[in-house]
Amino acid sequence: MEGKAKEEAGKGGVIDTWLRKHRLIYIGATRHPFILAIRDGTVNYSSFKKWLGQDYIFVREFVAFAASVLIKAWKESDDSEGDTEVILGGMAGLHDEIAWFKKEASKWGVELSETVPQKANQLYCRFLESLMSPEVDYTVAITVFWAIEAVYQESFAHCLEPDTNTPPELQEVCQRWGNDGFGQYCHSLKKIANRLLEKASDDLIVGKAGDDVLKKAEVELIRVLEHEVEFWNMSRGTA
Ligand SMILES: Cc1ncc(CO)c(N)n1
Repeated sequence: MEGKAKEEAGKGGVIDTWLRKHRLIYIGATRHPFILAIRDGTVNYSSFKKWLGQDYIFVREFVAFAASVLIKAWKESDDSEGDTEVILGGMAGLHDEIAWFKKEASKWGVELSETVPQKANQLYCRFLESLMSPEVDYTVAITVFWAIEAVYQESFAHCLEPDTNTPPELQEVCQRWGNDGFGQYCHSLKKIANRLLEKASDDLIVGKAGDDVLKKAEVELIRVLEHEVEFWNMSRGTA
């Protein structure tokens, strides 16, 4: 590693550099009023139920996206780094998550079979679908994958910090994404993304095709954050 990539790795990697650069939108996605309302106990339960039904639809789409990332990892990396295991572990988590959504929906009286995706959800799912294409680079896809998981991890972990008023009946929801194991999984995804982004940055220095990949990864990362904000807005009923 050398030049720009080395510099960035020294500061914590390409991703942290981008998060500093796009800090406001990152805060917007991870400290959204919907999350802050859970955290201070003022959440409106009809918003919560709306989020639950919509997120179930999103997660089903996300499973397909995860499968596409797994295929890219298998094709594009020699897997000496164990990328496919990390992604497969994430998919096992999604399998549990779907069962959990069904259980939670029946607990809250949300009828999943009658839930229709709202506009923000449709747009987010369409965005994911566009990234499932084999033309999309593994580096771009894994950066997006990390970002989607990391927003939930950061958001819900915030509700579990000491001195918060998260209602007891929502603690389990927050645990789902806010627990340490999920945090470590996100860290593993971030390491993979940083490794590939730094490689793309090195390729740039030696005049290969890294530039597009780096630019596209940054653009799509910002799009994820925007979609996440819209998703929370939709749940709160402000979109
Ligand atoms: C909208 C949304 N973003 C991220 C996640 C994390 O998996 C999720 N379940 N839903």
